[in-house]
Amino acid sequence: MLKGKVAVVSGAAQGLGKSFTHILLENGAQVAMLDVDEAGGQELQVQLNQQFGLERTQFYKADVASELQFTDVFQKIVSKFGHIDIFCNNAGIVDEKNWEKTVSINLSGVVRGTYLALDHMKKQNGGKGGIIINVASLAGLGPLPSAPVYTATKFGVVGFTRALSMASQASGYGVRINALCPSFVRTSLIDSFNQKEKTGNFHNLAAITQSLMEKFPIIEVEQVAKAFLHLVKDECVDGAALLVKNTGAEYVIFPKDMETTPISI
Ligand SMILES: NC(=O)C1=CN([C@@H]2O[C@H](COP(=O)(O)OP(=O)(O)OC[C@H]3O[C@@H](n4cnc5c(N)ncnc54)[C@H](O)[C@@H]3O)[C@@H](O)[C@H]2O)C=CC1
Ligand SMILES: CCCCCC(=O)/C=C/C=C\C/C=C\C/C=C\CCCC(=O)O
Repeated sequence: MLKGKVAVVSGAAQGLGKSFTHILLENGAQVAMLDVDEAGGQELQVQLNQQFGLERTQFYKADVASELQFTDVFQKIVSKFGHIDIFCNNAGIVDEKNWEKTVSINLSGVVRGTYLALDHMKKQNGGKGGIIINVASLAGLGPLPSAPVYTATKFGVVGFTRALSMASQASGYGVRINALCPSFVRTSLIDSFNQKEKTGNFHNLAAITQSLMEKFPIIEVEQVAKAFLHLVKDECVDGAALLVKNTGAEYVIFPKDMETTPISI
């Protein structure tokens, strides 16, 4: 049970973020939902208030790409709930045309959210510790050719999470930091692969994405939410990347020694 725990989920108005919010509420936590989609977020809050009671959920409008908005909302959340135990950096987009925006949201937004949460949670600052979950992707472990910048941001999220987890352990912050790496999930995001305005110069590669979807069949948000909950609850897991596929969830084993091929120079 997560009774008494306070969670923050970015990109919570729909898709995976909505399913994470739901499973956290089902398990007793209070959830601050953050999203740029004000109408969607407000509507979801009304639904969740009816289902779980008032005071369990609060929606906040903020763009994770904006230092000002993210910091402001973070402070409002701490003022309302008193503390934060669980922080999920989930907001993400596919936009290969406006690739700087993709980097700002998918990578800079995750770094920003993680540092805000870490500063609040770490024991050196009087915090109680906690857990940060960064939503990467299977595309953070292997390339998605129709979305190279999206792929780069997700590799970045996995690398950042692993390095910062080691830093947290070495410094005794008391904060666990893990990455969640789903394969294709049935949300509005996967429609991007068929939209020229999202894949830009790589639109001609839609057939490759299609064949990857055959190799990694689309899964439902509820399955990813169960894996998310596992990361929240298992206090032994830190610095992990949890892959979620149609066959189940599995921790990625990163090689200790890189496999290389020597060349003569
Ligand atoms: N759907 C999929 O196949 C997979 C998705 N993911 C990742 O899961 C995360 C969630 O994606 P989905 O739920 O599928 O997408 P979605 O498009 O259904 O939901 C994303 C949510 O993030 C919000 N958002 C977008 N930009 C934002 C910003 N700048 N600030 C705050 N909120 C913002 C949107 O308004 C939306 O509510 C993303 O990081 C995505 O990369 C990872 C692997 C597979
Ligand atoms: C444009 C569609 C957006 C899809 C969102 C998303 O993040 C989905 C990713 C799903 C799969 C990623 C695709 C390919 C990964 C390639 C190889 C993985 C190999 C891993 C391994 O076994 O080494």
